[in-house]
Amino acid sequence: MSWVSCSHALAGARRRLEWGTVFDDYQNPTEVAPSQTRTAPERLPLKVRRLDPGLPLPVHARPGDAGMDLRAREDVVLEPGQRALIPTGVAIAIPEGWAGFVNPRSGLAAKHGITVVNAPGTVDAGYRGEIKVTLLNTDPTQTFEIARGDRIAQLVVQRVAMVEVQEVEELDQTERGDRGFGSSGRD
Ligand SMILES: O=c1ccn([C@H]2C[C@H](O)[C@@H](COP(=O)(O)OP(=O)(O)OP(=O)(O)O)O2)c(=O)[nH]1
Repeated sequence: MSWVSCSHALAGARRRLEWGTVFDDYQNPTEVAPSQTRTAPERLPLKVRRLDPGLPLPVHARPGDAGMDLRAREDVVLEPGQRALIPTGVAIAIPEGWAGFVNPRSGLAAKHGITVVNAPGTVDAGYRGEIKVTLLNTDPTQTFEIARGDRIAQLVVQRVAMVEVQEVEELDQTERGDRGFGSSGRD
């Protein structure tokens, strides 16, 4: 290798180190700015049982999406202010140390006022029943119709700590202390 090609190779290697590398679709390397540097995401195998084979599996629609869409197993009509417990046709086995969180979809919320009453609904690692979504129509006038197969919410799977509670007489001092509930003002 000549000195010129050697110095080019070194410069390229240094640039790659400085700029970091991400993987589009986890396969094609793409250079990005340092502020965007990240490593490939942790992969978590998740066993899913389809209780309704006519509905697709919940999957991340695009690389980088946090949630997997949950679909309605039944047609439902939500009158203004009405809520319903909607079956999704899937049961899952989340590994211990993780949990699923049923979150609203922002498009349904912004356009139609549709939210999840208990957002985020918590799906425990030990739960093997059908995942259900408690959807609420917050719109004061518009009825919202859900058809079987519609995407109604999204499931985000996250790590959770198994906490060991230790009772104490005093807690350590912090800058915030017991101030909360708007104590820092509005702006
Ligand atoms: O939006 C949700 C929330 C919960 N669940 C399922 C999974 C979860 O593991 C189980 C119990 O949920 P949670 O602990 O929130 O219910 P609870 O009202 O405290 O009932 P339980 O006494 O059964 O724990 O119900 C859903 O399918 N969707």
